[in-house]
Amino acid sequence: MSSNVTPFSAEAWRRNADLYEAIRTLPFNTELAAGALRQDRFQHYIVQDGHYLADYARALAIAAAKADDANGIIQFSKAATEAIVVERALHETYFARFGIDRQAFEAIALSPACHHYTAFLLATAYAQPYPVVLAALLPCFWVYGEVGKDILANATTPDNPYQAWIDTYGGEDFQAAVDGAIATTDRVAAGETLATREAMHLAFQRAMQLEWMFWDSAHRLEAWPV
Ligand SMILES: Cc1ncc(C[n+]2csc(CCO)c2C)c(N)n1
Repeated sequence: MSSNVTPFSAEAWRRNADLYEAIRTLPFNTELAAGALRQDRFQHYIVQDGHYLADYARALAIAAAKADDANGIIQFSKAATEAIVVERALHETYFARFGIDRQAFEAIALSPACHHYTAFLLATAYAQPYPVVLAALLPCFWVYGEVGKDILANATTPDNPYQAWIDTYGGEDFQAAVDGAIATTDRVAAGETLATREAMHLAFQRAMQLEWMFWDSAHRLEAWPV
């Protein structure tokens, strides 16, 4: 069934090539690569990312529960664990550096963009079928894999204060998780109807737009207007 159909991921990336380019060239990412990103902007990002990772882990656990085979259960429950491990590592490195303890972190509200992204992911995970859940989760892996590789290639500044972040997402371990998420999404999509594949494309695009908004919001130090 899958042999005569373009893989979902190839089609999704093609449809969103301009959006990816807009993400890759965001001031947040170019400044991060140059080691020139203002600390308050990175701090805003990393605190929001701590909140994001906790909810993303929940969405992954729901994907694990909805998986159509045992490999999927293992793949997404492992990824849920990994998201929490990364969240805790952030606390030990960057939060410690910025003097933010767990209580202070918990007291900082989700920004509008972070709230929008996590609410979208959780609503999709709870309410939508497995293929659409996978499509909503995929940009988180894939965009970070691509941006991570791009930043690693351009991060030539010695003593970049954000090197630990760059190494996490630019590394080969992370790329293996990206490849696995793409492979499962493509396998599942190949057995679906055109209508479901279009629902997957909508979810994929929305998540990708929210990735752009997440970085942009950190650069603007976004807060609630009221
Ligand atoms: C806004 C935002 N989007 C994506 C990631 C990357 N990411 C977070 S959890 C996970 C999978 C398991 O570790 C991946 C790839 C991030 N950190 N923050």
